[in-house]
Amino acid sequence: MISVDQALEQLFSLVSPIGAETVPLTQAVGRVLAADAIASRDQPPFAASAMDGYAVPGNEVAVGAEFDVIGEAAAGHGFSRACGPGQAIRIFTGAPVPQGATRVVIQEDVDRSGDRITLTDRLSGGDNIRPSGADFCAGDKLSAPRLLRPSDIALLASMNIAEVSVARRPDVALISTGDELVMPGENPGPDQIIASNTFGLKALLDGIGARARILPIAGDSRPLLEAAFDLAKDANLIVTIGGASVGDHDLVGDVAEDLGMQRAFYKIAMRPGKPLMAGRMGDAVMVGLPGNPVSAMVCGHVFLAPVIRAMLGLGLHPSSRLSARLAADLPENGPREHYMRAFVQDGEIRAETRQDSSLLTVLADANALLVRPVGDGPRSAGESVEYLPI
Ligand SMILES: Nc1nc2c(c(=O)[nH]1)N[C@H]1C(S)=C(S)[C@@H](COP(=O)(O)OP(=O)(O)OC[C@H]3O[C@@H](n4cnc5c(N)ncnc54)[C@H](O)[C@@H]3O)O[C@H]1N2
Ligand code: MOO
Repeated sequence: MISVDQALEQLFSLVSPIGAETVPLTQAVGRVLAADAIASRDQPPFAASAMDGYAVPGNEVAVGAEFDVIGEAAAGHGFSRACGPGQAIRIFTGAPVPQGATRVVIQEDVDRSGDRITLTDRLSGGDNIRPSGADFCAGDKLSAPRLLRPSDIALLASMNIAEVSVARRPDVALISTGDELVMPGENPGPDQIIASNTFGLKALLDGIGARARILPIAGDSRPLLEAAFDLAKDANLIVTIGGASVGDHDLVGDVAEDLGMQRAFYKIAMRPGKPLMAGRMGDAVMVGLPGNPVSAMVCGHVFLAPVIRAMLGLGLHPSSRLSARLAADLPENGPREHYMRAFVQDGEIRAETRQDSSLLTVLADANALLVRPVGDGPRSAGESVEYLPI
């Protein structure tokens, strides 16, 4: 059995780039920028007023100073002439500051009578002018790769960029295997249960930028599995669920290999998730997940999410971990890296009492996978441990 780290490294070595596409800005949030976005203009493109008030020559500002108001500058409508000595321009936030004016006195600091203003003794400081290019200049860039957040979208729009090049969304084919499974909403027979793993994994992978397809359930027979693999053949990542263990009906590995899958590994020192397999199938990465629902989801967080991020060009990194203090003692760990379902709150983490890998209610209650390294000794309450937020 190989370690979790070795398995992840081997998975990364199977990943190839999946290319880019151009999308309108309105569809770019959550996507990964694939090429640098470069500003073609300065923002603001002119020195702009930061306040509503009066633009004046700054060297004349003093308590009691008087100015003649000779015109107005509003956002979108500048004042075309210059501001001379003893003159003021009525100005509003966002308007270009006229030539000759070097300070905006806010209107609260001014007494106005007709077209004449007097600066009061409330005079506040600052020139209230945003210099041209204060936010960004032509040639400044947002560098790829970058997962685009709402604030990035606002910045790109401000840069006058209407469409961006983003990494294609990895096409993921999700195949549930097993005669016992029916789809949610169907009527299960007496020996049947509902396929849940494909739904949880689709939610997980779509949420980080993939486009996951739930294929029809493949029963436990070669022809049905072959048909499912055929539907999956254009995918970037093919994920099977179940049929990975040693039982007589666990056919996934054999069928995949007969169809050309070059196996990279099978079985890892991990709990849950031991019977994980992976390899290359044509141009796709193939991952065979164990069927137990919690095992499938844990493997989704630990392996599939980093593979998707790698395909998106976000680098080859394990899912990030945080630390918290143990709320209660834990016994020593065995020979497999254990991802315990746990709940973290206010910097303290508590492992759930029941850790069976079939219990989705426990997983739903958890917000963390507490990571126990291989052979980790007993741990006491208060010690720091690592976890994956989920
Ligand atoms: N003799 C041994 N038996 C088992 C071993 C072992 O080492 N020796 N490993 C156990 C471990 S650990 C796991 S995990 C499971 C993995 O088995 P499979 O990957 O072959 O999965 P299945 O047997 O097909 O299913 C296991 C369990 O999960 C349910 N299942 C499967 N697919 C789905 C789905 N899409 N949605 C919801 N539930 C699903 C299935 O009905 C089973 O109850 O093997 C142990 N056995
Ligand atoms: O590895 Mo199994 O995934 O322990 O439940």
